[in-house]
Amino acid sequence: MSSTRKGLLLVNLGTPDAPETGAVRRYLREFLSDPRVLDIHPVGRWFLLNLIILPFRSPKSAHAYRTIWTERGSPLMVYSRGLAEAVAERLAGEYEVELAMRYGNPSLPDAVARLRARGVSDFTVMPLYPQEAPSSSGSSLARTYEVLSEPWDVPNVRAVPAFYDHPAFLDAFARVARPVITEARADHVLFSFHGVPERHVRRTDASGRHCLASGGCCDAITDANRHCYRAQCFATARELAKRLGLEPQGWSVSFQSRLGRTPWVKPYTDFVLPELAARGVKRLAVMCPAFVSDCLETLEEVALRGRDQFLASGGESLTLVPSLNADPAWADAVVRLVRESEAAATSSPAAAAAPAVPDRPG
Ligand SMILES: C=CC1=C(C)c2cc3[nH]c(cc4nc(cc5[nH]c(cc1n2)c(C)c5CCC(=O)O)C(CCC(=O)O)=C4C)c(C)c3C=C
Ligand SMILES: [Fe+2]
Ligand SMILES: [Fe+2]
Repeated sequence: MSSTRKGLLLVNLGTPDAPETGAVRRYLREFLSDPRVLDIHPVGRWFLLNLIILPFRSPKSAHAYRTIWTERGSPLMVYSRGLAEAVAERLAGEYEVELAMRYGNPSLPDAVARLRARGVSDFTVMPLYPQEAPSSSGSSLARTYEVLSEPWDVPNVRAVPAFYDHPAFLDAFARVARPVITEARADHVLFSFHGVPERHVRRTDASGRHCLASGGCCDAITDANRHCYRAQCFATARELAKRLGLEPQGWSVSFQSRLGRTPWVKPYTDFVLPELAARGVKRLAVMCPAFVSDCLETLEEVALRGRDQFLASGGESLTLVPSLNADPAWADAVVRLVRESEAAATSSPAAAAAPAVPDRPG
C-alpha cells in the first residue's frame, strides 16, 4: 500500500482583510498587478494602478465592502471557509484539505506549507471558478504551480478542470435556486456572470477567427470555443435554464463588474436591467453562476446597486439567488469533482471505478 499523503487545495480569488481603505488598497495592488488580470505593458500598468486605480478605487471599494461585511468577516472568506470545512469532513482520511486565496489571505504559500507539514506530497488543486478564464482559474493555477515548484523536490500535482457543465455543479445550483425563484414569483431569470475584457476572450481563441467573430459564437460549445470563458458562461446558463424548466423568453444572460474603458464581453448587466424593466419584467430573479460564494459582486453590485437600478427603471422586485456557499450538495459536488479528477489522472481500473458521492435526497 502506498504511503503517499494526498492534499487538496481549494483556491478562491481572495478578499481584503478589512473593509478599510488601506486593506482594500493592499488587496487591489496585489490583484491588479497580476499580468493575467491587467494585461498591459508593465510600465503602463504601474502608472494606471498607482496614479488612477488605487487612489480612486480603494476608498470607493472599501465603502462598498462595508455594506456587505459580516461579524465573521468578508462573505467570500466566510463561505469559502465553510465550504473547505465541509469538504474536509467528507474527505477525512483520504485528503488533507486547505483553503487558499490567490490574492491576500490565507495565502497560497502558507496553505501549501501547512499541507507539506502534514506530510502531503501529492497535490490536487481546485480553482473555485466554474468557468475558466486566464484572469481567474488560469492565474490561480499558475501561482499554485509556481509555489509548489519552489522546493528542490517538486510534488505530483493535478488540477480539477473547469466544471461549468458538470451535472454535480449544475444540479447543486439548480437545487439552491428553485425554491428562491418560486418564492419570488419571478417572471424572468437573469444569469449575470462576471465579465472579462473582450481582448482576453480573443487571446484565448487559438484559431483567432471564432470568438466574438459572429453574434452566435457562444451558442454551443465546439472545438473552436471549448476554452472560451464567454462560451462556457452561456453553456452554464443554458443548462441551468433547462434544469429550472425556464421558457426561452423567460431567461437571459449578462456580464457584470466591468473595470476600465476597454470593451468587455456583452451584454452588460447594468444595461440589461433597465431593458428588462422596459420590456415589462416586474419580478426579476438574478443568479450569478460564475461565483460559487457570495461576495462583493453578488451582494453589493447585484443585490444592492442592481436592485436600485431595476426598481428605478420600473421593476417591482429583484431577488438575488444565493450562491452555493457551503451548501451540503455543493460540498458533495466538490468531493465528486476531486475524486473524478483523480480517477481520470490515474489509469488503474480501481481508480477509474472510484465511487461517485450519492446524491442527497430532496
Ligand atoms: C468569477 C471569476 C472572476 C473573473 C473572471 C474575474 C476577472 C476580473 N476581475 C477584475 C477586477 C475586479 N474584480 C473584483 C472582485 C471580484 N472578482 C471576482 C471574480 C472574478 N474576477 C470575485 C469573486 C470578486 C469579489 C471579491 C470579494 O472580495 O468579494 C475587484 C475588487 C472589488 C472592486 O473594487 O470592485 C476588482 C477590481 C478584472 C479586471 C478582471 C479581469 C480582467
Ligand atoms: Fe473580478
Ligand atoms: Fe468565444
